[in-house]
Amino acid sequence: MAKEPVRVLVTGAAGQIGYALVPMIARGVMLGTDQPVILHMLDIPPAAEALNGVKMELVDAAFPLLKGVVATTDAVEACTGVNIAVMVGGFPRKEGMERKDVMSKNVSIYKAQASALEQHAAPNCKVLVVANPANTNALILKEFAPSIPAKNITCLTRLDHNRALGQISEKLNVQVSDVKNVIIWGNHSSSQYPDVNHATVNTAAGEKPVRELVKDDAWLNGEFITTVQQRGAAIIKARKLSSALSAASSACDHIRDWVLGTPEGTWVSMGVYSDGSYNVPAGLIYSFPVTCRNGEWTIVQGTDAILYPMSFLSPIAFCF
Ligand SMILES: NC(=O)c1ccc[n+]([C@@H]2O[C@H](COP(=O)([O-])OP(=O)(O)OC[C@H]3O[C@@H](n4cnc5c(N)ncnc54)[C@H](O)[C@@H]3O)[C@@H](O)[C@H]2O)c1
Ligand SMILES: O=C(O)C[C@H](O)C(=O)O
Repeated sequence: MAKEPVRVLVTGAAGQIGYALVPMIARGVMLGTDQPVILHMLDIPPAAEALNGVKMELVDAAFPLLKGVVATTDAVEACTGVNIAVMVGGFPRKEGMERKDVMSKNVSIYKAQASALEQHAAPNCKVLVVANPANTNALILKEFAPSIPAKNITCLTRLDHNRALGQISEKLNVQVSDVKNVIIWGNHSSSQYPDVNHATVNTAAGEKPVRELVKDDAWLNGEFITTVQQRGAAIIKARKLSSALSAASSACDHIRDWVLGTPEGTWVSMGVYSDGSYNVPAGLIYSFPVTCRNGEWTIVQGTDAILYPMSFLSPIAFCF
């Protein structure tokens, strides 16, 4: 029997991430190729015409899984009945800015949209905040939507996680799908700590630690870390626009693994509320290694056996 459609909200859907993301969702990249979807797209009135254009293109693409499209500038209409909310709406930083520099503009959006989601989304709606500063916006949403369970509010650090996998795969000249279990600790900002101390590569001789294969601690402790931390800025410098296709693809990865589960023996990085694990103050939205089963994430414990620089775990460092 055909599955019931899942309603997926994308805010900022007329923007560049939205334009990359909605066809991925409509093709089943996010929720599976047997899962029908109804897309809810929200943007602001100045972008209404562009949003309507995106809707027209979705119709023209004749996606078999796409069972309906709501395109609106009304937050209540957009949020009504949604099972998944991908919060992309907001302003990107420009070259030379840090992500915290868009905070004053973007945080107020998350205050305002929290109550629309809280009051109108489906029960147990899963929320992914993408807009920057992502951890802070997610924290604001959590504070202003207290009836949404905190475990349902997350932010995107999967892009950083995927960037780390990509750097290791390039360095070792191996398939990226053979590299796993990197960790992004902290914040989606240049203060994050990309950690390869538990990462492995699947080789003909079995799973081998990344450190053993790379044989270059200076690179792993230096250039690798700064490349991942600064990748967003490097993309902006090159494109004059911030990352979009990789952000959209990583958002699909984040939701897919959360809903459908992580593969056995694999963890991923998600910005989730801290339960005090690893001495991260409880209640903060912080990126940890997690596994997912039955639609719930669980923080992987015991990955702190190898020391990482404590500065990355200081509350000041991961707040912005
Ligand atoms: N967490 C991550 O890994 C990650 C990666 C890439 C980009 N980002 C962030 O995602 C956000 C979007 O990036 P983009 O490149 O798509 O930007 P964009 O400017 O192309 O699109 C943003 C869209 O949001 C809309 N918008 C503004 N205010 C809104 C509101 N109140 N409600 C609904 N929509 C609203 C705009 O009209 C625009 O269409 C930025 O904050 C960017 O920094 C995060
Ligand atoms: O760097 C940015 O401002 C956009 C995004 O957060 C990214 O990491 O690509």
